[in-house]
Amino acid sequence: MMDGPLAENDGNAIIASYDWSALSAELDAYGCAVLPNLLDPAACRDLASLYAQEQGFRSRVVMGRHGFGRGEYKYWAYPLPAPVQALRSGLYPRLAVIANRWNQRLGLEVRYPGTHADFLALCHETGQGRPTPLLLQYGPGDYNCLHQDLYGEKVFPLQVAVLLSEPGRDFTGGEFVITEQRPRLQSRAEVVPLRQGDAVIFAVQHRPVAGSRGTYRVTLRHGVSRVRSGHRHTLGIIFHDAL
Ligand SMILES: O=C(O)CCC(=O)C(=O)O
Ligand SMILES: [Fe+2]
Repeated sequence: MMDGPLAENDGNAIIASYDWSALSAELDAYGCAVLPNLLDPAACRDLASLYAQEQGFRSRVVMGRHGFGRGEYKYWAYPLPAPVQALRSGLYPRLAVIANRWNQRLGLEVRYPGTHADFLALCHETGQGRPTPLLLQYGPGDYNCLHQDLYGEKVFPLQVAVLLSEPGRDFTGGEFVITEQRPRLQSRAEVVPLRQGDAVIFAVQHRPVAGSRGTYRVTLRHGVSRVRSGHRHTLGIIFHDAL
């Protein structure tokens, strides 16, 4: 459907060009990390423009109808657009290394396979067969309540969101926000500054934190603050499929 700048191989080269040990350290320390310029402006525009099409999506969600916030999103159908498929399968192996290390630190037995195809096969075996990558669209006054993207018992613990619009030009407000709830302590918020094409990697639900008495687990949620003006589009890449 789209063979633009991010065909499968180019995607892998871009992904390989990041300093993954620095990104891993950042994810360990903060639960989120930014990949600057993952998509170029043309790829961002192409993907955002797909929102207006009927074709290629399996469902549309109007957030206000469910108490999720205000704004809307659409889940892609399989086969995913080429750039989305390339990012999902290309980012997964890097993130699986981190996810496995986190599970080891948390004393969890689950380990994630090295390829996304193998992980999806496990999802599909448990009935989680519907694609979860999504395109979100916000207008003035829209926002996304703090949430976790869980779609069944199979959960891949990291996910990615790519900002497709340019802050200050296409929209104002609409900051990406993460909160971290520590056991018996007050929550910590993190606002992630993103430019068009930047991606944020973040923990879906939990992550390990080193404390004075060993490793403990914090609970994360993410959302988007109110868009003050203009329009904002995001590509969401979730690695587990949905029931
Ligand atoms: O629009 C955003 O930046 C956040 C979207 C989101 O909730 C997600 O990608 O899971
Ligand atoms: Fe989300």
